[in-house]
Formats: sequence, C-alpha cells, structure tokens
Amino acid sequence: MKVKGQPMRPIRATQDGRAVEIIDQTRLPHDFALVRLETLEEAALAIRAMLVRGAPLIGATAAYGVWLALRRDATDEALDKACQSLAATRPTAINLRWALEDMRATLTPLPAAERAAAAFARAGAIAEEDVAMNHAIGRHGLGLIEKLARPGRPVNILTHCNAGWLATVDWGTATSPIYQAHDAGIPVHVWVDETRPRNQGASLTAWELANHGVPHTVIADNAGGHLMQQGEVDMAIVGTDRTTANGDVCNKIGTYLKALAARDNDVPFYVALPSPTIDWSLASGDAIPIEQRDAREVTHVWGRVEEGSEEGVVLPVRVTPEESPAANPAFDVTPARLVTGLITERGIAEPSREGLLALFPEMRLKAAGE
Ligand SMILES: CSC[C@H]1O[C@H](OP(=O)(O)O)[C@H](O)[C@@H]1O
Repeated sequence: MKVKGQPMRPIRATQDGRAVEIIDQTRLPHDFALVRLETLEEAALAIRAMLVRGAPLIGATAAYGVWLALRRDATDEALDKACQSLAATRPTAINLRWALEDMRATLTPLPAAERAAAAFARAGAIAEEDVAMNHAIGRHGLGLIEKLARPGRPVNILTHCNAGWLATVDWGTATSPIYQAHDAGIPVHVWVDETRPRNQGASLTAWELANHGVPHTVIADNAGGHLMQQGEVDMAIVGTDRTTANGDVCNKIGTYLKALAARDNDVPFYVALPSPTIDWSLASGDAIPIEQRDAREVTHVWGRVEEGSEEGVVLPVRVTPEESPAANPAFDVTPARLVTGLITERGIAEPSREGLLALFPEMRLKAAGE
C-alpha cells in the first residue's frame, strides 16, 4: 500500500542485499520509523516485541530471519537453531510454524554453500505469495461488500484489531476487501475497534485507513454491540492468527465477543485468511495455544505527551491501582458456528471441515477431524 503517496510494505529486502527493513509498528501512529534487521536475533526480537505482528507478516519475517541466520552460518546446526529460536518468539499464529517448516524443507536438502541464496529466494517467494493471496481475498470479499451496497449510505463494516496491510506483506486480509471496494468507488465506512489492550485498531488500522482515504471511525471495543443493535453495522470482517480444520477462528482477544453480538443482531461475521493460516492438524480451536502477554499492557497505556515540557514524548501511564493484578490473554477462539464465512484466496468457504476442503481438496488427508 502507500504511505504519503509512496508504495510501502511492512517488510522488504534492502538494496545492499544484507538485511531486511521493517516498519516499527510499536511507534505508529505517532512516528513512522524504519528498522534494519541484519541478524537472526534482531528478527526474533522484532517478532517477540511486536515491531512486526500479524500472522502472515510474522511468517514472512521468520522466513527472512532464517536467511539472515544462514548468511552467517549455513550448517544444519545453524538452520536448526534459527528455526527453534524463531518458533519460540510467539505461540499462536500458525503462519510462523508454517513458514519455518517451509524454509526447513526447502533448505535441508541443499549443500550449505547454496543455502543462503536459496533462503533469500524462498523468503521472497513467501512474501510475494502472501501479497497475491491477500489480493485474491480482497477480490472475493469485494463481492460481499458489493451485495450490501445501496444508494445514499456507505456499507458500514466493523473490524477488530489490525488485519491490514501492516499485518501482512501487503493488502491485509480483512482490509483487502475494504481497500478494493473503496478503490472501486463503493462507499464504505469502517468502525475501527480500538482493540485493547495494545490498541492495534486505534493505532494501526486507523492509521492505515487514514493513509488510504477510507472513511472510518475509531470506537471503544465495548461500543460494537450497541452499534449492531442500532443497525449501524452491515457486516464484520476480521482476520485470524490460526483457523482450525473445522473452521474455528483464533484471533485477537475480543473477537469472540463481537461474533456473539453479530449473531445476536443478524450481522454477517466474516473472517479473512490466506490458507497458510489454516492449521489442518487441529480438529478444533480448543488446542490452540493462547499467548499470555505482559500484564503491563493492561495496567498501562502508551501515548504521546501533547503539551508541557515533554511534548512529543511517548510515555506509559498507569491506569490501574499499583496493587491490582492484571491478566492479559492476547487471543480468543470464535467457534465456527458464529462465523458466516471464511474469505480465502480461493473463494468463500463455509466455516466447516467440508467447507474448507471444498476449496482445498488437496488437504483432505491432512485435515484433522472425521
Ligand atoms: C492478518 S493476521 C492479523 C491478526 O494478527 C493480530 O494479532 P497480533 O497483532 O497480536 O499479531 C490480530 O489477531 C489480527 O487479527
């Protein structure tokens, strides 16, 4: 997508061929900062500290992280260490495991001397495949938005967290249909869930949509149900970090509550995902590991000082009593029964094992379940 009119991606190889450059998403929306990753350790930290986040982008960053490791040491031991250290960064997004398995399968058969070049090529291919898949998701999702369009008012779409181009290599998943509808001249308006506690909606999705000129309104997470009751939401589109073979959807904490409110108000609830986000090995979402993040993300908020002596400084501010503990599960699981459809690069699947296999028949032998 574009930033101030310039094509931009959240990750790209540098011209000198020695590093990748990422957008530091922890500093948006206040600062747009690019960070150079030259080592495995820097790539792992960027994922763990959420300078890059979002399932597809985590996968692409991990793939490049393997390349950065093998540039220095292309032995079997180095490949193993790289895959293990990157796999340990975050537990929930399946794209991380998928990308590392792909890189390991690509590189293991090769002589050490050929591995760095092959790793760079495969990481680049994983990135470009993500772009193509997300564009296709947008095409299929565009059809859903078109069906809801009517004269005199925009299609009102609610989204949660950031499943935008910042969460992928480009286009986003949930936002790809929104961008393509906007670009096609279909009036859309997006209700942007702030998405406590890290506020990826307020700080990332809103920033993306503003950059692209898409009308949007940031809302408190707790406002979505009310807006649905008032008839102000025509559909919801969210992303996912892992969707299991039966169509259960693991996504940012709070997604499940939006799905419940959508069901109660007959609002179509769609999930957009590229197929590497499907975990065929799990028959349901019960077994998905839910990341427990630092309680400080709940007890504090980070914001920019607007006036006074430290103008422009981003500071943590405590919003809870010192003595109050906090819990911070980062994801929840929305059961398939609450999902209207899964928007994939091959089309829209019913949220079920057979619905997914109808689009991905080649996965039948791998798909857990009956
Ligand atoms: C297209 S994946 C987006 C997905 O990832 C986010 O999680 P995080 O920011 O913690 O990596 C969130 O669940 C989004 O829906």
